[in-house]
Amino acid sequence: MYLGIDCGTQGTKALVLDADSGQVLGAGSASHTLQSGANGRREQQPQQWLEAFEQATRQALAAAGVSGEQILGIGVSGQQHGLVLLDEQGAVLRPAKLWCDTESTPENQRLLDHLGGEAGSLQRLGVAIAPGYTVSKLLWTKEQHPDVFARIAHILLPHDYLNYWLTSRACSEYGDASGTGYFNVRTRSWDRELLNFIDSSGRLCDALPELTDSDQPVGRLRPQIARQLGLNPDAVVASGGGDNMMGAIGTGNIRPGAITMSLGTSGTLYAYSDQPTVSPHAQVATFCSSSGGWLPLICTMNLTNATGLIQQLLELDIHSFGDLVGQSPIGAEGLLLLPFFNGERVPALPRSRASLLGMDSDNLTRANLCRAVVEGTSFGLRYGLDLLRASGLQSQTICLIGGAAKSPVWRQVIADIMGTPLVCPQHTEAAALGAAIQAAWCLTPAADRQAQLAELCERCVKLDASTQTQPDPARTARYEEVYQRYREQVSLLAESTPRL
Ligand SMILES: Nc1ncnc2c1ncn2[C@@H]1O[C@H](COP(=O)(O)OP(=O)(O)O)[C@@H](O)[C@H]1O
Ligand SMILES: O=C(CO)[C@@H](O)[C@H](O)COP(=O)(O)O
Repeated sequence: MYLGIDCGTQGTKALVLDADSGQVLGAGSASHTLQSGANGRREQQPQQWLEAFEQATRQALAAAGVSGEQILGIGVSGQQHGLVLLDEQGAVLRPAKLWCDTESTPENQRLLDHLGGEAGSLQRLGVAIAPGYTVSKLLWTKEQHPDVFARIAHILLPHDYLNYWLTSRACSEYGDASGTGYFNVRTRSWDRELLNFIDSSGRLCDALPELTDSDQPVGRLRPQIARQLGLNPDAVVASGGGDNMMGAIGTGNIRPGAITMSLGTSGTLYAYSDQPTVSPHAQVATFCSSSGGWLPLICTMNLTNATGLIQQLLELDIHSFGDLVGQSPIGAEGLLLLPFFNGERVPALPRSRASLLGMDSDNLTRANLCRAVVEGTSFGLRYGLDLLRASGLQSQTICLIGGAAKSPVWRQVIADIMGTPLVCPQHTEAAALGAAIQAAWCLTPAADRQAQLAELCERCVKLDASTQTQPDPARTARYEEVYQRYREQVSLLAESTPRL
């Protein structure tokens, strides 16, 4: 039995996998809260992730009817890019700034200028550093919290921190490290010079975690944590990884030809590549995968966080929200919602805010508002799909995961806007599943590592035929007109937003 954990933005998900039969035996979850500021601040207390980890794990074990003693391995997936700072004693120094934080956008721009703009960054790191990446948060901390900066002993990503809590070992694997902005995705090594540019004393380099391969264990559970969580003290903790890298494993996206799309707090879209072929489009992030290759990826910052805002405003539960979306026609009778509530990474509008266009005295209805936010957020993913395809990554179908993949109405909107058939896996919490699969992989005896992972994915990743959704050509054509309107508005916003 293997335990897979995914520490996402809105919550932690846990599941118990029987890797012999490929069955998920039980699952659990616990929510997180977000600390937000109008200046773009998005932070979370790492302590809350630990509490959610424990709660979700206990639920998953109880639902599976499995004793914690039976768990042989644990894999941890986590939201990418977040900055967790620890002191010498391993205590958290301040709340973690998250992937969706745009407060440090000016610092990102300064670092990008230092690298020679997007082209310079692509050439040097293989990725163009973008708002939300970890590196700008370090510069921000240095300038806004010099007292905290002076005490930094460990710089970790969210899933690295959870692994540290579980094992006492500070290390990082290539997939999640790719999103830091101080990691070279071609050579799979830290860019120490960039950290020394932020602080020339070398302290930041000393605080870097050790790099490890994705199929390697981090260590065994600390006895105290094993007791606290009711888990087998001999259980091995796998390297884990970023939630998108674990989602790739959890959808079997470990060889070229597949595209996974995630409808979580963020919207993401990614495809495995066996070469570090860096896209000329700066918004395509050629991160390393956690399965030995690379994972060119697009991320939009506004997805279910944006739909959640409208849902809350109209005081709807998730199902009534979906019903209302279904009652409004394509194009929401002229309402267009640009969902950039906290700026956006793709399209690159980090300083924008959301807007609602085309209101008249007839079309401002609850149903149209619900559809407009679903369409607006989905257009961001269409924008990303076009970029991914322009980078040579093709696929005839999309594997859809994440919380909102459970919604039939959203599935149809996505299939129609993308003009592509889609299907969900049986476990749409694919990042947690991928983490459990990775834990099983890490414990298989050394042999052909890629073949072993492929075998595990074949056994554990199953598609749910009932979710298969075909695009309708007439609807796709109608969406195309609305999408072009979205594109025009995005261009206007890009022109009108002042450079930092
Ligand atoms: N049945 C459902 N229909 C539509 N949306 C759903 C459903 N269940 C969950 N969601 C959406 O999924 C979101 C959480 O997605 P999730 O992938 O767990 O996010 P994260 O990993 O970023 O925390 C919820 O906020 C909700 O908007
Ligand atoms: O920033 C990115 C990817 O670059 C996000 O995809 C985060 O990894 C957060 O993921 P979710 O909480 O939406 O799963």
